[in-house]
Amino acid sequence: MSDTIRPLDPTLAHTVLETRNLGKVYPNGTEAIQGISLAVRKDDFIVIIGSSGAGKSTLLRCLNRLVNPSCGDMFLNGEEITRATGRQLRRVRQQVGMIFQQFNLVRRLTVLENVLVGRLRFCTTLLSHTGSLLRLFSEAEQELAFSLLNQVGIGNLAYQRADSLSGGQQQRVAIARTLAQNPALFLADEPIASLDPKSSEVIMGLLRRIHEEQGIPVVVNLHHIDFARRYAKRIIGISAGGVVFDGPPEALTEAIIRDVYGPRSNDPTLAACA
Ligand SMILES: Nc1ncnc2c1ncn2[C@@H]1O[C@H](COP(=O)(O)OP(=O)(O)OP(=O)(O)O)[C@@H](O)[C@H]1O
Repeated sequence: MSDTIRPLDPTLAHTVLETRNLGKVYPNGTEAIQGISLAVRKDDFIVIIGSSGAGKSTLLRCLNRLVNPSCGDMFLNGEEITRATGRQLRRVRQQVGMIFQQFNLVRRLTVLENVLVGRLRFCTTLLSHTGSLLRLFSEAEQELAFSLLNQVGIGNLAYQRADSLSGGQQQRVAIARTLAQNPALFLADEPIASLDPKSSEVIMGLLRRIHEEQGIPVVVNLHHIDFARRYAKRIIGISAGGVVFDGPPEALTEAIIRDVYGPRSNDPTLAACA
């Protein structure tokens, strides 16, 4: 970090995560994001929109360091994490929880065990363990996992195998598993892209409720402008790897949508799914 770059004071600005001039160039030369400077505050529920290939996933994956940025700086609660490795990197991934389009559950485990994995998800010996996982966790941890499942409305499915659940139910398990990490920031990469409209409403409503009730900032990548408008407190529009809009849903005009999506903004599917 250069002498001139200082993180915002997180206690004053309520900034949980900050990026300065973040950029990512993949080994094949693709410049996926460039010059992204943004602050995610404690009271943010952000939806990132942009056309396919705009750089949304790359940005989100940089935020929990699943992808290593090529340039720029990142701070989590005031601590520089741009080049974190080892223990510091594991701490970043514990503090910045993430759910995905494909849920990423351990299919052969029960719902309850999947949530408990959230407590130990970076422990490789656990993932090769063959007996009942429940023995590895204290009663208090199992109670916590149950209460998280009740919170997301599927306590009754605790002992079912994860792969016997519907997509919407699996995404709820993924949310409970992420909450079990006790994250400071919750990321969701296209969490409703594989779901029907009704399940999509449930998942977006759940993320928003978790944000409101637990005070966890949330950043969601979405394709659907309609969902972005209805659930976001703040929308960030990405085009060709850069931020072209950052503001409240009310400020997202049709002209700005054209800026974000370019010629594809006339594609009716972009605003569909109501
Ligand atoms: N691992 C990779 N190696 C090389 N190029 C990549 C890699 N991942 C993404 N890209 C490229 O980086 C650019 C941004 O991709 P990214 O997946 O971040 O966009 P996106 O907005 O999330 O797209 P989508 O909505 O289709 O998921 C694209 O040109 C993509 O082809």
